[in-house]
Amino acid sequence: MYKRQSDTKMTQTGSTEFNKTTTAAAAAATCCSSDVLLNNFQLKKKSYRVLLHGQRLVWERMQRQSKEKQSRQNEPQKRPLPEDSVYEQQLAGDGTCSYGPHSHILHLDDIISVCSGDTKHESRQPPSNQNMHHGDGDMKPTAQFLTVNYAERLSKSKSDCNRWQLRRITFYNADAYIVRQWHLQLQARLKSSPVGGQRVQRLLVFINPFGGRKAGTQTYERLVRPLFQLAGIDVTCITTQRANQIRDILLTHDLSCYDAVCCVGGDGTVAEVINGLVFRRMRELGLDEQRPAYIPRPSLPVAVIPAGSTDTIVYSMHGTADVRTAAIHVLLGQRRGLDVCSVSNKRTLLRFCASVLSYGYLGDVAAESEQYRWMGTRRYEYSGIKAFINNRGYDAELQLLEEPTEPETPQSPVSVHADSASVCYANCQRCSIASSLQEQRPALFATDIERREERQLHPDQHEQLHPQQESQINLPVGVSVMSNCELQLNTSETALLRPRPIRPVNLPLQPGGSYGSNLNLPGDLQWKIIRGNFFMICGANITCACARSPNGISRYSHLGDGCLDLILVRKTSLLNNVRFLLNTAGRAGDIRNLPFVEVYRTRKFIFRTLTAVTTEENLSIAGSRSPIAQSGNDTVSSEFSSWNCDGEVVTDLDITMSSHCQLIDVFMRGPHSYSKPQKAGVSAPTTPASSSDNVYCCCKD
Ligand SMILES: Nc1ncnc2c1ncn2[C@@H]1O[C@H](COP(=O)(O)OP(=O)(O)OP(=O)(O)O)[C@@H](O)[C@H]1O
Repeated sequence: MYKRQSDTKMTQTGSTEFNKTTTAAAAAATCCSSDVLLNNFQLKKKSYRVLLHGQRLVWERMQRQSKEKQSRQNEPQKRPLPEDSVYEQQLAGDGTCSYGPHSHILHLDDIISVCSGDTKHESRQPPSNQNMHHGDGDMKPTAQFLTVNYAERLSKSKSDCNRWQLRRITFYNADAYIVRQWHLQLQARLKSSPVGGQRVQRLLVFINPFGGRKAGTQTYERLVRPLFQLAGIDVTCITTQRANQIRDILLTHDLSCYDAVCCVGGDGTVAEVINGLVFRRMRELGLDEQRPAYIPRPSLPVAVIPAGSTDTIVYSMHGTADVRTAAIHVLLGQRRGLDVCSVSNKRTLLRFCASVLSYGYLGDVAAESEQYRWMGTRRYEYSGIKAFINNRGYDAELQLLEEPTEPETPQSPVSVHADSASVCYANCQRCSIASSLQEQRPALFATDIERREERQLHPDQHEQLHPQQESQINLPVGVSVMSNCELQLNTSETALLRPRPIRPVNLPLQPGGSYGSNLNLPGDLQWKIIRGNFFMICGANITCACARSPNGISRYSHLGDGCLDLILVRKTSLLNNVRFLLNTAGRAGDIRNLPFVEVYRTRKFIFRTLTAVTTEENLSIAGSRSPIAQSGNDTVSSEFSSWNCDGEVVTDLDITMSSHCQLIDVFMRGPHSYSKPQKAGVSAPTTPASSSDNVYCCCKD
């Protein structure tokens, strides 16, 4: 029990404390019904007034009376706020709260942990090392120091605005009861906040000691483990002994005691985790792994710590491959759904792809570079040059259903649609709409169209559907959702869920080498058939950005909108190939401006080699039947390339790639766009793009 509450002000929103500036009703509407805690603390031997208000921790320097007068005379605009109203909220016209002009504001979503101690040093120890006697029960508290560990995003420049760093601030108060009260309040609010409830407590970590510069273990021990300790996460760590071991463990072991699975490695390691979790879920549900009726969502979220050669998945998620940033996002606990693509041949599902599936140039690089792994990251440069010079173009046919783009309307702002050119940032509106629809729609909804297509293609192989499923499938998508869930979909939403027509079984093929043909179908949707000779073909699930290509090969791909970008690079001249590579490497270039590059947004595409088109029997030259294909290039003929799937080699030549909207939850907020730091004297939150400052759409050009 608390013996004293001296100097502490616990008020209800709308009480006299705040009625000076706001009406009770307005305050309740704006600030929820949360308690307010207000005390004086010392920070680096200076007096500060500290306020815990809803989901915000605010502190501001207290100024002495004499200085106050002085500054009032000299700089009237820097007038200190009067006693007791320093942090009084001022209700802005738009309903948001603002604080004093020199306040430091920290959102609880950005707090990693709170610790108290008898000394400053003790209060900075991870929770497990702390002596608990000063915080619990009825014992007399002794701790006078309170340390708040939090994350802050650095916004240095356009190219460096996504790194996060760990910061801490230690408050001192001579009254240990006040310190205890603050400690308990902060912990309670952290736990009760929506993001706080998602924070990881028990984590299964896989370390790939083989990827990248073979520094996975050191990276984890030096940079990641101390952060996990600070957040009090209980970690079980497994260092892999061989390729595909992660997948095997995830498929067979009991995972009920973990909140999340974390991998320390490159894209191949992330892909192993995703494949392991999705195939595990399919087994749990008794689905046919070769031809599943639908693709289920795994229950465990995935954390990714980069320790590979390119780390495009992590870079696309956070806008940087900084290890600490990735670890901090795990601690903060905020999750977003990440699209995952299934890759199958005509007979079976092969594997899942999280970043890019690429044929031609990048496929050759993947196949070639495996032999030179001893070179480290240099192997990509060496194999890249070799594959570039040897590339004579590959004949192929692609079939796809292009996602429609809409004209701008009041209901569908340009940022959602007309916009094959919107960038996916934190709080992305396009992905949010896809996410909310994903949550509301029936489980079978995600795959009904695919099943319909499959049944057209293979009527004999397809099993009978339940009548209820049939009715869902036969209805147009928007109508089905409205009638089942009583949703009112606006134009933006219906466009994301637009029904797609069935792929015709016997497509009338155009003479070889044509640049593309459309099959007329009802409505504004058309199956497109494209044939040609290609330098490279890419199905990009995400931007595929990395340190060498900061915008990625597919700059406008979204992390969770259920679509993929099909990039076709025609074989032209060597010079044009160089132009293409330079465009992908720089920040300024846009490959879509190149006349020999075509980009299509779709949910699915089908690839065949032209040889396979003429010889249907020869559809799979070297099929990979196992869920995760073995590395190694079995394709002997230079007429064909291989597929590069998340850095691993797949050798099948009849490939279908389908996107599954937000199939996996990952710890991320998404990259941020650069905004110039505000001028001195203007109050700005320490973490401007905190999850809860969800006040703007980041879908910008
Ligand atoms: N102990 C191990 N020994 C050998 N191979 C391993 C081991 N653990 C994992 N692997 C395999 O190593 C391969 C490469 O790993 P990873 O993709 O993480 O690194 P990378 O290729 O250097 O990085 P990136 O894919 O980002 O370029 C993966 O296919 C993975 O299955």
